Parts: sequence; structure tokens; C-alpha cells
Amino acid sequence: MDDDLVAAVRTWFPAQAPQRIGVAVSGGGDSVALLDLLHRAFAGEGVELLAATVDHGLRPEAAEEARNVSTLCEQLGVSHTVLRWQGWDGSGNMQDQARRARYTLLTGWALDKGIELVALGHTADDQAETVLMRLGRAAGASGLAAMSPRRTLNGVTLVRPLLEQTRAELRSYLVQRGIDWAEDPSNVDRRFDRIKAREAISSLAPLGITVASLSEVARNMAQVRDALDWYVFLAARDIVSLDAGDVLIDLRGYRTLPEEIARRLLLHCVTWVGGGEYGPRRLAVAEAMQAIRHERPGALGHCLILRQGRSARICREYHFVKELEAPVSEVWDGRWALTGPSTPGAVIRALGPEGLIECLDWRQTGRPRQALLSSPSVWKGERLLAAPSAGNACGWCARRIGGDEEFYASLLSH
Ligand SMILES: Nc1ncnc2c1ncn2[C@@H]1O[C@H](COP(=O)(O)OP(=O)(O)OP(=O)(O)O)[C@@H](O)[C@H]1O
Repeated sequence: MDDDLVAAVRTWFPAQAPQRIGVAVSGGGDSVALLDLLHRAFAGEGVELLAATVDHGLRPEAAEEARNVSTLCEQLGVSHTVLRWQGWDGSGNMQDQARRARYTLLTGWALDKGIELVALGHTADDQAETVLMRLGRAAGASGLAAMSPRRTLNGVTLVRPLLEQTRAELRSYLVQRGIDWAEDPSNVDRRFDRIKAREAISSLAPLGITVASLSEVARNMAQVRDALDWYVFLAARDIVSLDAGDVLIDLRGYRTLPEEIARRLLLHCVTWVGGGEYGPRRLAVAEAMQAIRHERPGALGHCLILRQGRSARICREYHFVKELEAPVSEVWDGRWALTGPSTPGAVIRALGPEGLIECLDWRQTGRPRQALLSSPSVWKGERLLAAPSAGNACGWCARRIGGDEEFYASLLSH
């Protein structure tokens, strides 16, 4: 049974193991088991295993738990780093902020150490709880697909090799191995939805709703999501074109798409143009879809939807970028890189109405005024030097990070 678990964990990684693998160890049972399992799975393969613990500075016991992880790592010959978070300012949702900070710290650590893959200890129980919580929010296929076994964040691949193991199995593994772990007190705190979900699952068994069945729902929904994404990809190839960082959707083609494909395509378009960490709400998406179908202008996810001939044009809304400024050597609005003649002190800003007035040929570009207002332009103080999208390049070139092909490719990246 022990060896089966080791072999099962090994299957989540490429046959040709990477040189280094990172492991995020909180000190709780799941991630301690993960550390030991990975250590055994890669013994003799010449893989360097590195562990990290984030101390959020929120619980007095956290420092000691981190020390216990250090001791275990020492016994296993694994190098261990403690990453400290001092970020919470007492406002907002502390759990959510701590979680985001944890991922930022872990991926930053991985990049620093040249680690491509970081393993996390989420289990089948975590997956089942996530599915149940998302049911409570009336999630669709993507939400119910819950956590992916593998995803990329900030250029680092996060892997969840324990997603098919239960918490109980891992606890009994640790007991057999004589390895101790810390019990997080928030694991019994009923204020948290996750704990409520955990308790609910235990009483849903008479209906056949269990950790196993909910995890299977997640796997089924991941397949549904992937299938839908494939058809969104085909539709995008057919009816979407890109222009200067904006998206053009053919209106006739859009009207004939099934509702769910149309919804997903629109979401992808506004995420690609507007960035945005949180997707827009369902109601707002439905309203924007209606606007497109009836050829009315609309707004969604920090983007404008304009009618342009037989297409809907999705562009960045000026209001959301008018204060943004970056040196020309940096990325602007999370998506634009500008290159041109060396000009010390030059910055990138949205073109805005003052800039557009100076671009005498902007109409010849065929781009609408509202789209050009939010386009990237080069300034020195109050002087406009270049506006590549508005027909005023002056030796400058604006390139969207990832290129246009990424628009299509990222539809299939799950
Ligand atoms: N303080 C920590 N230091 C290092 N790794 C951690 C820490 N907390 C959590 N992790 C990693 O994340 C895994 C899941 O833990 P937990 O469910 O508490 O995390 P989470 O980030 O809240 O999960 P989710 O991604 O669902 O929000 C752990 O098994 C471990 O690999």
C-alpha cells in the first residue's frame, strides 16, 4: 500500500524528471505526507527536492511549525526555506489575502531557485469541499471542475499529486511511517465555509454524496470544460479577428453560437483585452451578450463593446487606464511592450483625448475614437512623442505581450 502511494505520486511528474522539484509544506498532515512521498518517489533519480514554508505571521504557533518542517527536511536531506509574509494591513478578507500572498511568495521562491515545478498537498477531500462550496454559488462547468491537477502561475507549474488521495489515507500513511504533523486550529473553525463543507459531506453519505463522488464530479466537469473550450476555440478561429490589441467578433457568426459557447467566447475576449483577476459576474455577461446580439454598445470587465460595421469591437475602456503610467522599458497595462528610439525619461500612457487631437491621421487607421483613447502612446512630460495605433508611430512599435496567437492558444491551455 505504501509503495503504491509512492508510485501513484510519481505518475504526476514527467518520466524524465526535472532537475529540481519544489514542495510547499505548511506542516499539516497533507503536505508533510507529500514531502515524504516525493522524497521516496524520486530517491535515486538525481532530483533535487527543495521545500518552502510560508509563515504568515498570523498564528503564534506558525514559527514553531515551520521549525518542525525544517527538522524533518534536515532528516530527509531536503533544503528548506521559510518565507515570511508581513503584508496584512487589517483590511479586506484576510484569508483571501494570505492565500494570494502565499502563492506569490511560493512562485517567487521557485523562480529564484530555478524550480519549474512546485508540488502542493491538496487532497481529494479538498477537491470535494471545493465542489460543494461552488455548488452553493451555482457554479457552471468550469467552477465545478474545481482545482486542476496542474496549472501555471507566474511562470511556475503547480502540481497537485495528492488530488486523488484522501486525507484519512495520508494520515494513516504518516502514522505507519512514524512521522508527526501539526494540526491547524482553523481546521475546526466553523466560521470558515470549507469547514462547514467538510462537516456537510460527512452527513450527505446516505445520498451517495461523498468525497469520492464529488471528486468524480470535478473530473467529469473538467472534461466538459475542456470540450467546451475546444468548440470556443473553433468558433474563435472562425469569427474573431484581432486588431491593435482589440478583439473583433463577427456579429452574424456570434448570433448563431449556442448560448454557452457565446458566453465563454465573450468572457475570453474581455479577459484578453481587459486583464482582470476576477471574471465579470454572470448577470453582467448576460447583459453584454444581449447588447452584442442586438448590436447595441455595451461594457464588460473594464472593456467597451462597440459596434463597428458587421463586427462588435471589444477594446479597453479609457477610464480604467487613464492614470496608468510606466517607463518605456516596462510593460504597460499588463499587456503592451513598446520599442522605439532611445529616449531617456519617456513614459507610456493611454493616448487620451489630448493625445488623439495631435494624431491628424487617426481616422485613416479605421479604428474608432473610443478604442484609440485607451491605446498605448509614448510621452515625455506633456509632449506626445508617438501613438503607434493612431497612425502616429514616429519610429515606435507597440507589441502585445504574447502576440495575437496567444489569444487562440490560451483557449486550450487548461
Ligand atoms: N503556510 C504554508 N506554507 C507552505 N505551503 C502551504 C502553506 N499553506 C498551504 N500550503 C500548501 O497548499 C496546500 C493546500 O493547503 P490549503 O488547503 O490550506 O491551501 P490553500 O492555498 O488555502 O488552498 P486553495 O488553493 O484551495 O485555496 C498544502 O498542502 C501545501 O502544499
